[in-house]
Amino acid sequence: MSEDMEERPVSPVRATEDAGEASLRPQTLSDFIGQEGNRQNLAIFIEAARARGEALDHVLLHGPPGLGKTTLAQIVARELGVGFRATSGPVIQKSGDLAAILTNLQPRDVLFIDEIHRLQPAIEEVLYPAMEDFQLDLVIGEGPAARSLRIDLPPFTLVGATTRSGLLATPLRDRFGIPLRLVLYTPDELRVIVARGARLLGFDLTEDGAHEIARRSRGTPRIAGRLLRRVRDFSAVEGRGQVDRAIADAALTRLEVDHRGLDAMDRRYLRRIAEHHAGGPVGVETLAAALAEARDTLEDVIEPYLIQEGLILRTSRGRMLGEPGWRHLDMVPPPPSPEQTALLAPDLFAAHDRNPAKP
Ligand SMILES: Nc1ncnc2c1ncn2[C@@H]1O[C@H](COP(=O)(O)OP(=O)(O)OP(=O)(O)O)[C@@H](O)[C@H]1O
Ligand SMILES: [Mg+2]
Repeated sequence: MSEDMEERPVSPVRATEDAGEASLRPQTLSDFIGQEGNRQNLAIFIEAARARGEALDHVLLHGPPGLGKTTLAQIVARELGVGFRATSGPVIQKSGDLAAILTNLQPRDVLFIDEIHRLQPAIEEVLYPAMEDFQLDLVIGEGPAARSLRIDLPPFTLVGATTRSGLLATPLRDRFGIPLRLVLYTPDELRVIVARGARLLGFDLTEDGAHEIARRSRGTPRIAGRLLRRVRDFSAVEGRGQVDRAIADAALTRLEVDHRGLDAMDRRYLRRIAEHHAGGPVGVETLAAALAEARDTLEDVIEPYLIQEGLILRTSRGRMLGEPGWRHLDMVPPPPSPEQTALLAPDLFAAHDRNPAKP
């Protein structure tokens, strides 16, 4: 990912300036705002596991960066009243590394593996029997002298997190009894999160000030927390006491975050489709090359919010600019081509949604 991507105030990816976000992290399920269905399901499963005195079933958290995967993993351990051990896919280099972690767990502990889609295949193999039967199969020595050794593990809960569940091997994905998909937050949920953050940071933010920050946070609590801190700094420098909508707006405008939470990069992306492809469709690879960004960055970081807001549409033939996208650019769309008309026909869309495998 390029450096300026990380410096965007509206990037959902964790940046150095987010060091302070841990202090805003909700500690319990009841403090955790949003993701209502997931939260209710988790509460029930946790309660049941506690009552039986058993380890909770393995949990897979997937969704875009900054939506609370790590936060939820920690909350699960806390609510279960068990230990929390964290590692990540790329960190585990050898099967021995994983064996050392697994054999050190206490019964019912939570083992959190972040970026689980980046585990090496050989390590995944070790994980399968560990998840399924709480057993570790180790091969000791090499060649004809090699022996295999089976070790019993304490029952534990694996919580895996990934931004890309599509990249997980099916056998791995199937071993999670509780798969939870995190979705972008609504402006109302973010407003509550922002207001709570302001209280924790001890600064006076009006209701409409919180609303202004919320609707410019791209559905992402991490961005909301970051914008909140920037607004606080701005108001401190300006010597303002209470922060209202006007002050929040001035601070965010200075950061070049527009009224919808889009920044220069997003607008460049939208304008590219408008000006070079007459609104699309255009393949994501083509866009990535033109904008000098990795395809993954477009798909994980830029597009989720633009798609949710209808600014762009993901069709079988590539990205298209949606009507709100044209409006956001203050541009009038050209008359649609036959291809565009066909792609936008509602019945085709419905068929495509029901059976995404078919073009
Ligand atoms: N539901 C929520 N309520 C309040 N704050 C939240 C919520 N979810 C996340 N946050 C805040 O957003 C920050 C980022 O969340 P978190 O680190 O859990 O995201 P993540 O999904 O693990 O991101 P990544 O994919 O980058 O690892 C947290 O430190 C916390 O301050
Ligand atoms: Mg995380």
